[in-house]
Amino acid sequence: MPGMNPGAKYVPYKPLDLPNRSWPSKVQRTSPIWTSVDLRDGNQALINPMSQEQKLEFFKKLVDVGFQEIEVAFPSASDTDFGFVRNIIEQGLVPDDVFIQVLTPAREELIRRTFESIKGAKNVILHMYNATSPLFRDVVFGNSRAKTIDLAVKHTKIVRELVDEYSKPENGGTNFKYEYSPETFTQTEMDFAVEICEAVRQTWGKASKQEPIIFNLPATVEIGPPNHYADQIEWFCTHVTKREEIIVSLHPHNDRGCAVAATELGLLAGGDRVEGCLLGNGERTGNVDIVTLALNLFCQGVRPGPLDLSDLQSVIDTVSGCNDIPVHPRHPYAGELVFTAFSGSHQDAIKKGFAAQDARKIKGDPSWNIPYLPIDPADLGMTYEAIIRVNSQSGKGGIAYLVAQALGLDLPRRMQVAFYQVIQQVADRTGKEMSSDDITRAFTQTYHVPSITSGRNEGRLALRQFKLEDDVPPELNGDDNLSPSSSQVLDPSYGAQTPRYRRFTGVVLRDGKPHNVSGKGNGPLSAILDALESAFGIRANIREYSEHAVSKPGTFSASASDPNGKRETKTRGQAASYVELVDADVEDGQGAKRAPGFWGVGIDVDITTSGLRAVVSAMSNLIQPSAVIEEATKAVDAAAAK
Ligand SMILES: CC(=O)SCCNC(=O)CCNC(=O)[C@H](O)C(C)(C)COP(=O)(O)OP(=O)(O)OC[C@H]1O[C@@H](n2cnc3c(N)ncnc32)[C@H](O)[C@@H]1OP(=O)(O)O
Ligand SMILES: CC(C)C(=O)C(=O)O
Ligand SMILES: [Mg+2]
Repeated sequence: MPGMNPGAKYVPYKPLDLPNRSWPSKVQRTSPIWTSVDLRDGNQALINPMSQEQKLEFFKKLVDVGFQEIEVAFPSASDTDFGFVRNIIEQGLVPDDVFIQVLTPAREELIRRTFESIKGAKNVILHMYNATSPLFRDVVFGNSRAKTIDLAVKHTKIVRELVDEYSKPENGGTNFKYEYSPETFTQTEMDFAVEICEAVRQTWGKASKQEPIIFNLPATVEIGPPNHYADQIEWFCTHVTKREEIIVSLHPHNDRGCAVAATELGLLAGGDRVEGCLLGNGERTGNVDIVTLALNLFCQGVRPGPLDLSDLQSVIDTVSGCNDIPVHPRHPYAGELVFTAFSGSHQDAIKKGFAAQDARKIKGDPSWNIPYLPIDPADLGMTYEAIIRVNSQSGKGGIAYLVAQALGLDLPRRMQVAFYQVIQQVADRTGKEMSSDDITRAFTQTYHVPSITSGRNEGRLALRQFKLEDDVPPELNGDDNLSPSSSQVLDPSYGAQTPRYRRFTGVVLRDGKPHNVSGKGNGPLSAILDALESAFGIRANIREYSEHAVSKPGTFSASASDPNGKRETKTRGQAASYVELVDADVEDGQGAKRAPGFWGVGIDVDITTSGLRAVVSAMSNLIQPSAVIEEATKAVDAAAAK
């Protein structure tokens, strides 16, 4: 390439002079007629064309999806294609409201064979083509313009006669439409394209508003930008006579990667109908992708006619299975990754978008407006699970979203940051993408939460039994037994001004060994902190505390031992408490520098118990910070090995 002059080799497309083109200011608000050519144009482009069984499976899916026009074969090409057409007719597999379409070249023996294939069908589109561009006239056929018209006219006459014959009740009474394609339309002089279509229409003779003739205008090879195709379509539509007796059909290929755009602009320019393939299979770079076109319309609020893509995965499975061609992970709408956000800022925006959407829904506004997601995956039968995936590019928002989805826990903002750091380190160590399950597992391990799905790491400390009793304030009984640390703690779970004290007694396991502990405080949390300090010599302060009702009942398993004799049922409402502890000695010695915090989570049907569990969970991490990442990584690795 370097040094080469492409201008000396490649001839650019010739722009049309269309000074008052109207398509650029139009907006598509209706659905075109959709025609699947998967079983013909798609099939002829496969390394191994489909077997009859595969064609049948594909045909059934096209019917399920709602196509009312299906080009089923090039019947004169092979026994497989011929036999397939016979089979679906004889087995009664073509619904009454579906037209099967069959393609034939303008060659008499092939036309006759094509008619034989459709005998007895209810509705048929007979589709004939011949190439019209100068290159094909000169090189392939050695025909002048006039001879090219003669070819089309002569064979349209044959089609006409055979249509009349096969329409007779004694011959099956088939209901026909005629479609003519000036193949290589986009490389054809526009005046000639109109001229040959006019000649075909005249020969056909029967076109009317009620029974229009179909002129299919293919970009057999995409040789120009989409605006050029639109200009050609508009030129054709405004120069052909009796436009109302014609269905203008678009048949774009994707050589320049612009087939979808070309079709969309071609529709603005006057197209009524689109021929294409599901997911864009077809000759070379493919036919235009009808899934993309239909869903582009759908998410502009336009129903794509009869097409129903609400089970997109089944469409993907059939198409990729029968064609033996995988769908690219980034294929519009259908790719495995197209609803997935890995990057932190995207995840954060999506999470906020869902929260705003929930708020809108409550007010009765169902509109979809989520950052980075132009369509609701649920409308395509997809779940939200894959939307947020976590790798080294991910941020706290996405991770918190996954925890909320999986466990119904709404982590406090600063805890999101702390857990994000855990996940980042685990992701670095394992070197892989963290699935939603991995994150749930890492979460329950790190914060010692007994989840039904991912089990529990009990932590270095575990609460076994406890009793909380009211105690008389010290100024009334002279009890100065409260330790300075716990009396300094503002117990957030208990009103600071409450004129009483709590006494906590219980059994706490440390590394599996039971210890009887007791302590006092101005609330349950400060009382247990006092007890832990007395028993193990660790002074800790609470920096942050919050709680909420768990929004996913049945997510957490019963605690190892219920201190108050209440066994949790799986579906009872549970409360989640979050505590951030700081080592009081470190905090005292830090001066202005902020001491590191250690988070813990407690879940219980009883809010006080969930707070106590959260303290024990945080304390477990505080007493051995180095174990936190190690254990989370081990849990993720162990699950991967299973
Ligand atoms: C753009 C498209 O997708 S068009 C559809 C293309 N699809 C296919 O070709 C798949 C099925 N085709 C086939 O199985 C075969 O090509 C057949 C059965 C149709 C014909 O096979 P053959 O008779 O062996 O001819 P072959 O395939 O070589 O076709 C070339 C001949 O057909 C002529 N021809 C090609 N297209 C057309 C046409 N639309 N109308 C009339 N004649 C045509 C060529 O000029 C050439 O004629 P020549 O032999 O006198 O030079
Ligand atoms: C047969 C015609 C319509 C065709 O497939 C094309 O030109 O691409
Ligand atoms: Mg084609």
